Amino acid sequence: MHVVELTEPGVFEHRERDRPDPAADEVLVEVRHVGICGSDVHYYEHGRIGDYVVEDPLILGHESAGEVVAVGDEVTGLDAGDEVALEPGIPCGECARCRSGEYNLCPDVEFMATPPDDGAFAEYVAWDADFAHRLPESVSTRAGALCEPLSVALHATRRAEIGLGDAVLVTGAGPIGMLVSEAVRAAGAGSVLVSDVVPEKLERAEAYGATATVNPAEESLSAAVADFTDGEGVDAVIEASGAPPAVASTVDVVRRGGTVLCIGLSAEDEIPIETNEIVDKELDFRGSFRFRNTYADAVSLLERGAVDVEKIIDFEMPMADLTAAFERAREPDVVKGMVTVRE
Ligand SMILES: NC(=O)c1ccc[n+]([C@@H]2O[C@H](COP(=O)([O-])OP(=O)(O)OC[C@H]3O[C@@H](n4cnc5c(N)ncnc54)[C@H](O)[C@@H]3O)[C@@H](O)[C@H]2O)c1
Ligand SMILES: C[C@@H](O)[C@H](N)C(=O)O
Repeated sequence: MHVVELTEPGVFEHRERDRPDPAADEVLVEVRHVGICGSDVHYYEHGRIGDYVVEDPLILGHESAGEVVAVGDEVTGLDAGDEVALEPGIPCGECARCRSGEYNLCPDVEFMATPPDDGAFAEYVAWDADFAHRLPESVSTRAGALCEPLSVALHATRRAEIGLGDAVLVTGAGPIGMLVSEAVRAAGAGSVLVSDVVPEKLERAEAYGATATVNPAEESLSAAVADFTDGEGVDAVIEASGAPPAVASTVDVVRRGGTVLCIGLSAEDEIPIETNEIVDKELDFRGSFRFRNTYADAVSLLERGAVDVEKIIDFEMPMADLTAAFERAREPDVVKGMVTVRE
């Protein structure tokens, strides 16, 4: 089968590998669509993310969906011809976190496109059937691939305990922030203020249903939030930029008794935060890592039209042009690039 390997920073090589045979509990999936994530671009540019270093040729891509073409002997509930979204992390199933149900926190998870585990820029992937989620006819494999970033957004929305009518600030209008805005509205948020420092992203956020937007490089975030909430502060801030000034400002702009939920990962190891504000305002200050038990709900939201993920896609290119696709994905106003492995 045809695959694309990252062999060194900035270099993709198109190669042939043996088509995998599905194990008894696996399905063999002919890949259709793979979204390009910021972490894929980071590996492409730098060959590493923190301690995860690309030492051997690595297949990138972890936002994927395709068609089942074969099933292992023990697989029930999926058949050849079914279209599926692939949940990219396979946890060990044995550790304390897995047994508690918090399988996204499994220290031994094998996550697609995270060295040394290959991803989905390949004609075929053999994948644990429990992590292959069937797509109904009305949900395309293009949208199915985006169940992955949507899952990040759904998990964060749950962790933030967004309630009916809540006023929410989402910092960062990249794909994650855009999908968080969708997810919190689906959860019943009353109003969503989105911040970003790139004007084109704010225009997209507005078109995408943000109640209001603010560019903190041009105006005061605190003043904008005060305006937005009659001086009260937002019920929740969902931080989806990883930008130190945005992270630091979260505790200022949330209301007393509110929630700060951090998704963004920063290039900085340390970001100064006024911790007295966390105490004095009695804040819930939380992180959100990947996702658990979100795919079925992501698929259901897509099927019901409660969220729309395809509108964040800026361009679609074939896997044959993967280098060009990644170069385009690096442009600052691009939100999401989609790669077609097979139509
Ligand atoms: N916790 C998780 O499981 C998880 C999963 C996926 C992504 N992430 C992280 O979440 C963040 C968002 O992911 P993404 O793919 O949307 O990234 P992205 O880089 O595409 O988007 C980040 C956005 O933040 C904006 N930004 C920069 N400075 C800002 C500021 N001061 N205020 C407001 N916005 C600002 C950027 O212009 C950009 O539009 C990244 O840090 C990523 O590493 C975390
Ligand atoms: C969750 C996923 O999208 C993220 N890029 C990660 O590797 O953790």
